[in-house]
Amino acid sequence: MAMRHSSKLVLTFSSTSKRSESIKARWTEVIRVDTTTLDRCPFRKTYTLQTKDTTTTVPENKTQLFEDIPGPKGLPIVGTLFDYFKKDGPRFNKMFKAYQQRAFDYGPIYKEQIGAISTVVISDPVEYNKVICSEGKYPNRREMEPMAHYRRKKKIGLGLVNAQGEEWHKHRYVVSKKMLKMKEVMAYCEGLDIVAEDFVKHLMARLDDKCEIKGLETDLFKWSMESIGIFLFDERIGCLGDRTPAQAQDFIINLHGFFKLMQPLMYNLPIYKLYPTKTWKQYEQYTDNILKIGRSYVDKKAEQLQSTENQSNEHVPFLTYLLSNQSLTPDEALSTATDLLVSATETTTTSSLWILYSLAKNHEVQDKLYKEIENLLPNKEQITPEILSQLSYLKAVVKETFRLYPITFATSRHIDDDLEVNQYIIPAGTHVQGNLYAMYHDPKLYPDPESFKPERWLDGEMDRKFKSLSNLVWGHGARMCIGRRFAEQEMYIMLTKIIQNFKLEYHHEDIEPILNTVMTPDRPLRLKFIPRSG
Ligand code: HEM
Repeated sequence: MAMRHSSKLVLTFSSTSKRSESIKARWTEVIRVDTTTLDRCPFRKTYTLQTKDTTTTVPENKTQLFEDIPGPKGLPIVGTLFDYFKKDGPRFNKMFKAYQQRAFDYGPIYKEQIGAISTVVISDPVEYNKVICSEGKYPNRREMEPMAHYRRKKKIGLGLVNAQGEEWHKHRYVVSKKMLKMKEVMAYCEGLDIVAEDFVKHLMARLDDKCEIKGLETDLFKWSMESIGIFLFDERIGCLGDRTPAQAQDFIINLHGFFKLMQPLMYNLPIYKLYPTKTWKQYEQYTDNILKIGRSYVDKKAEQLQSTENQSNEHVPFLTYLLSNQSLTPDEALSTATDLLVSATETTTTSSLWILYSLAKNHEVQDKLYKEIENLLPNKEQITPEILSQLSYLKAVVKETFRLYPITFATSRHIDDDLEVNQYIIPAGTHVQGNLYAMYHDPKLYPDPESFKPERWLDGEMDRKFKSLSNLVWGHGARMCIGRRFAEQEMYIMLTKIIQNFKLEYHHEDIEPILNTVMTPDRPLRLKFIPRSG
C-alpha cells in the first residue's frame, strides 16, 4: 500500500487491495472528502523531509512489528523520563514541543516510554484516522491518573471524565440527553447573552488608566463560571457582581492549582500512589476543596428539589435532571456534576485568552470581525441562535486560534483491537495519541503555519479534509468533548460582545504557550481594552 523510496514516501491505494479500499472508504466517510485526491494524498508527504532514514525501502504490503516502531531509546523502567530533567532537554510543561520534535526526528509514527507512560504518537492525519475509524462503542481514553487515584482513594465514583466501558457509557448517556441536543443547548442562548453583557460591564469597571485589566485571567474565569452556572444550576452564581461569592473565589483558586499540579503528576513516576509526596498533598488539598464546593452546590440543589417536588417538567435545569435521574446514585451525580464544572471552566477561560490575544495582535482580522458583527447586529441586538449560525468569520477566528494554540495538544486512546498504522501492527490495549500540535503547525498541511489567518478556514480557501482536522481539538467519536456545543456557544456570544464594545490591542512581548494540563499563556496577559464609542 505504501512505499518508501529513496527520498520520499508515496501513498497509493491499489484498486485490487480490499484492505486499502476499506481504509479509503472509511477515511472518506469520516472526513467526507473527494477520494480522487487521496491517491496523491498530501498528508503523506508531511514528514518525508524530516525523517532520518531516507534510504530504506519498505516492500509493498510488508507489515512491521510493534517493536520496530522508531522512537527514543530510554532506560529500563523509567524510559526517557530523565531526558525531561536535563538542562537542555524537553520539559513537561512544553510537552507539545517535545512531541513535535520527536515527530521531526522519528517520522509520522513513534513510540516512547516516559516514566510509567508508554505511548505511540501518530503525526500523520491519514494514519491517525485509522484510530478514529477503529473505535468501538466504549472508547477508552487515558485516565487522568491523579484525578482517578484521588477518587478511588476516597471511594468516590470516577465520573464521566475517568470512567471506562459500561460505567462510562451510563454517565455519558444521561448527560448527552442535555448536552448534545442542539435544542437543549440553544435554550441557554438568552441566558448566556445576559451573562456576556454583564461581563462587558464588569470589564469596563475593571479598566485601569492604561485601559488594561490586571488579572484578566481571573475575570475570564468568573465569566466562564457564571456561564456554566446557568446551565448546571439554572441560577446566577454572582461572580460578575461587585463581590464574587467567597465560594466561587475559592473554586477559582483551587482549580488553578489542581490543573497546574496535574501536569507533573501525570508524567512523572506515580510515586504519589505509594507515598504522599509534597506535590500530591497539595494536589489532594486542591481536589478536596473543589469537591467540597461541588458537593455544596449539589446539596443545595437537592434540598431545593425536596421542597419543590412535582414541579413542572417544562424546563428542567441540568442538576435537577441529574439528581432525579434514576440511573445515577447521588454520589455518581456529584462526580459527574463536578467533572462538568471542572472541565467547563479552565478550558473555556484559556481558549478565550488565546482568542483575545490573537485578535489583539492582528488588527486587520479584528476589523474584519467587527464589520461582520456590525452587519449582523447593527443595534447590538440580542444574540440569537440564528445570528450565531451566521457568524462565519468569528468561527474561523476561533478555529485558527485553536490551530495555533490547541489547548489539548494531543488526543488519547487505548485501542480496542490490534491495528495496522503506517504498516506497523499496534497491539490491542496500546495507548495511542494524535499529535495535534505537530499537525496544526505543519507547513504542508497549513502553509505559513505560524501566521494567524482565519481566512484559511473559509469556504473555498482550504481542502476540506484539512478543515475537518480542526475538530480534533474537541477529541473524536463517541467520547468527543460533551461540552463542545455549550462551549462554542458561550465563547461566540462573549467574543461578539467584547468586539462590539472594545478594540483590543497588545503592546508587550509575545506570549508563549505552556502546559498547565491545558495549553496556557506563559504569563499574565496585559491586553488593552479600548472602549468603542457609541
Ligand atoms: C474550549 C473548550 C473545550 C475544549 C477545547 C474541550 C476539549 C475536550 C477534549 C479534547 C476532550 C477529550 C475528548 C476525547 O477524548 O475524544 C474533552 C472531554 C470532555 N469535556 Fe471538553 N472541552 C472544552 C469545554 C468543555 C465544557 C464547557 C464542558 C462542560 C460543560 C466540557 C466537558 C467535557 C467532559 C465531561 C469531557 C469528558 C467526556 C467523556 O469522556 O465522555 N468540556 N473536552
